[in-house]
Amino acid sequence: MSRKKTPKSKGGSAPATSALPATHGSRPVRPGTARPGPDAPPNGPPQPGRSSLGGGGDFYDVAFKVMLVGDSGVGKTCLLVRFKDGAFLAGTFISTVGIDFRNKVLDVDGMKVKLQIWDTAGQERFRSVTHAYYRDAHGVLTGPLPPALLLLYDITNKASFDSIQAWLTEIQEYAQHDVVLMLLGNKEYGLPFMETSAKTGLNVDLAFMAIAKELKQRCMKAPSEPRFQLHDYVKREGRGASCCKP
Ligand SMILES: Nc1nc2c(ncn2[C@@H]2O[C@H](COP(=O)(O)OP(=O)(O)OP(=O)(O)O)[C@@H](O)[C@H]2O)c(=O)[nH]1
Ligand SMILES: [Mg+2]
Repeated sequence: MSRKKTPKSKGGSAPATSALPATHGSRPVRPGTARPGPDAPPNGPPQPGRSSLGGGGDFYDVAFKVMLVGDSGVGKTCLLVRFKDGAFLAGTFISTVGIDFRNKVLDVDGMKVKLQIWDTAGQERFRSVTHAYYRDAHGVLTGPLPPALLLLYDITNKASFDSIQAWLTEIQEYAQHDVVLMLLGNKEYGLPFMETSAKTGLNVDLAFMAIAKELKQRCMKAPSEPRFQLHDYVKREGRGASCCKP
């Protein structure tokens, strides 16, 4: 996906739609599309066990929809590009307009699972577009299940974290009650990072062990000894941990 400002679906050959809200405001916007076009899953539930030919030549057994939601700027588009293309969209922030999608086929326990991932616009003025997709109001997201939701916030932006409650209220109102939902904290401070739970014990021992190792090595390391790599250790040992270098 390029960061060009020309209207172009990243999901394939879907046309830009005139149903999208007009673009206003000073921030550059990344045009999206409200229709899946020929790359969309076939109408009706897919038939598991039978290979299908999706758009772009991807064979799959079953197709599901996923929606990325969250405040503007939390990194929804970047996360999708990272997942789809393995690249990071650095540079100027180009806000998504309306909604857009990309497909990716995964091998899940020997079955080809196609995810059609819808990248929504976080800006408030596009919220009504997003609402329609929670329950597939346009009938374009056919398949066996309603879209699963990935709700993102930016761990470096408190406001985006504070918005989670409002997003959950909205999801409760517009999505199915049993929707598959996951919360993702995106971005990084360039520090070793892990989530801990005093309740379950998640990563508690690891956090103190990692710090102890780092302190010990700073204090006692012989010049010939290799340096303890705190980032690598946390990444390797942690559950839900990461080492994110800027
Ligand atoms: N450092 C860092 N920057 C990120 C990360 N993810 C996204 N960004 C930056 O954050 C800005 C916003 O990213 P986008 O993915 O366009 O945000 P978005 O959630 O799609 O925003 P909207 O389309 O307006 O809803 C861009 O400048 C990205 O380069 C990340 O994991 N780390
Ligand atoms: Mg975006």
